[in-house]
Amino acid sequence: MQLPFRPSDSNKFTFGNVLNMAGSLNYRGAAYLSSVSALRVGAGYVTLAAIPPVIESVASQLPDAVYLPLPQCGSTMAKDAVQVILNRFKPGTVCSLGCGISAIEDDPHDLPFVVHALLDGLMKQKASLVLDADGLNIFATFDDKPKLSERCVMTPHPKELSRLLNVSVEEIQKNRIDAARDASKRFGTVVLLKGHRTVVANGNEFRINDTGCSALAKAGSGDCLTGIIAGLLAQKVEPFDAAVFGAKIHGIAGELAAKKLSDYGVLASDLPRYIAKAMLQLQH
Ligand SMILES: NC(=O)C1=CN([C@@H]2O[C@H](COP(=O)(O)OP(=O)(O)OC[C@H]3O[C@@H](n4cnc5c(N)ncnc54)[C@H](OP(=O)(O)O)[C@@H]3O)[C@@H](O)[C@H]2O)[C@@H](O)CC1
Ligand SMILES: Nc1ncnc2c1ncn2[C@@H]1O[C@H](COP(=O)(O)OP(=O)(O)O)[C@@H](O)[C@H]1O
Repeated sequence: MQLPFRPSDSNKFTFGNVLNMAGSLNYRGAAYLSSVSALRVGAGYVTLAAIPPVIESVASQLPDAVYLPLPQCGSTMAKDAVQVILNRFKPGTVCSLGCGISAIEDDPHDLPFVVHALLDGLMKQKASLVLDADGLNIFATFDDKPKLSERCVMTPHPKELSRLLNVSVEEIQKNRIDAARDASKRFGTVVLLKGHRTVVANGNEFRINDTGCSALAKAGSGDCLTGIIAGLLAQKVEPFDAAVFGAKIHGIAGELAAKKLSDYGVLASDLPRYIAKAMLQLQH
């Protein structure tokens, strides 16, 4: 697989625009990790759409992103966030939705409304989208699921896929390829089933990733993967290839980080630097 081409006669918009909808009061790191990873894999412009306390935290660590403050309800986005986001969306913008958007238990929140309306609105505009974490968990609860497209990549871990398919984690793990394939057919998207030997499937084909190590088994590492895939989509890599290549880059970053810091000591927040090193390795 080829790295996205970087012409000399380029500017930041040559390498795409990511609109990352992420974070909540309790999960601010997820917003940081997904945004910085999209930049490190080569996206030209990343906007984090999040509630103000998340932006305050992330902006102090990441001056490289652009910020879109969203109306807040309890610990996460309010209904009015939908219009703010859809107003910002332009054709060609790549979206990612779900990293750390969770509401705190018993917190009054509008999140199911927000997720449904965003998916409807973004699909109408033919957006490319990575759907992860609570984006997936909330999508799983809808009786009237918004229709997704082949430009979407869903990135469940086994438990998230069990919620989507309504089968046990054990059943999924027994036959990971069929589970990923079933989900991709059912939802009409690319599906990336996380874990050791990540599986990527679309309706017709599948790939098994052979990079990565136990250093990646640390909270927040999946948020980095979401950012990587969004960043590749922004650079015009096709969705299936972005998922396959994204898993490979994520795995190489984990391996390179483990060589320096050990399988034990790698943090998810170490990965973005090693994503850059993985790109360097793949470039040669
Ligand atoms: N720094 C931050 O801001 C971070 C923010 N994050 C954000 O937090 C949000 C919630 O994420 P989370 O990690 O709290 O819950 P989640 O992964 O759904 O686990 C819930 C239960 O699912 C299961 N389960 C999980 N993995 C499994 C597997 N591979 N295979 C099988 N089962 C598995 C396991 O259930 P058990 O097996 O214990 O019954 C577990 O207890 C999400 O939006 C995310 O983006 C995180 O990325 C962390 C860093
Ligand atoms: N033992 C492992 N070997 C290879 N990759 C792993 C391993 N454990 C976890 N990963 C990868 O790390 C990421 C974890 O994502 P996820 O489960 O969503 O965690 P989080 O929500 O905390 O970010 C996935 O990409 C998964 O494939």
